[in-house]
Amino acid sequence: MCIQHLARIWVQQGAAQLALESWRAPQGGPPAVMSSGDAPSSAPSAMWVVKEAFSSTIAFFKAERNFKMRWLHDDGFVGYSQMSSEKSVKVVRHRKYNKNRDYFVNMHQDSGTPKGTSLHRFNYYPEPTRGRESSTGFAAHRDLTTLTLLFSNDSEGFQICDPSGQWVDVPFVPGTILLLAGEFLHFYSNKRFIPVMHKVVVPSENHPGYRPRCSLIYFEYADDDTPMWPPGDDPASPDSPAPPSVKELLEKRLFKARVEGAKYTSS
Ligand SMILES: O=C(O)CCC(=O)C(=O)O
Ligand SMILES: [Fe+2]
Repeated sequence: MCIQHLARIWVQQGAAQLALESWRAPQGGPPAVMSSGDAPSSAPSAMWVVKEAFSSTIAFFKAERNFKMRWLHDDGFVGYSQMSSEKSVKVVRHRKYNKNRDYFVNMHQDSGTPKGTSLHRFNYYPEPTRGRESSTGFAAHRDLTTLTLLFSNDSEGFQICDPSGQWVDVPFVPGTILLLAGEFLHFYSNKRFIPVMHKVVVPSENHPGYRPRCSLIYFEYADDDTPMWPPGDDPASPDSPAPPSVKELLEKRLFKARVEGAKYTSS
């Protein structure tokens, strides 16, 4: 069975809505890709506004206990709530560890702390494509994460590759967050969850209703030293040496993206 896991969370009220409002504020365009973590400048800048939005989002996940979830492909994955505070990645049932629920949670101890790699990113795709139908805004990839939470404004362009290999648009639905399964989840769920291949297409300026895309993304990674897959489960070869750690593989991907001059940073 090949199901790519993409879910949508319906946000009720709270800071996440605030974040959605805040990120409409920047004018003139922050860099196309940025990460949080810099010190704020003396005057509030567009970047600072965006970072405020990130904080609001994190606060939301720490505080909110009642957001609704509905899975587009429902096979019983309970999901994720209060993610940084209680590190509650519930459910993942690896065949070797299914008797110990804490096993998976324990691999996310650094999440939400300065030591952790989990990060927010604000992506902004300001320029419409001129003279062509559309162009690539973010190249096709899968996230290395456990889970990725994707907020966006009311814009088109986010696409996932369905199991038959067709790219399909994921429509914007107000007040929702998309939840994507990442590669780490794939390996540690005994390959039950298929990481979603996704990309962003920037439509042409003539596209009806064109609006520049802004997305606010939370990438939840397992702790840096965690093996990317359970030792002995190497996807390429069962005989290969120890799996890379989450950090090693992430750095390798980032390096590759830079070397290739790709328009994206691998997540
Ligand atoms: O900006 C988006 O909507 C998606 C970007 C993305 O897939 C990523 O940053 O990993
Ligand atoms: Fe991504």
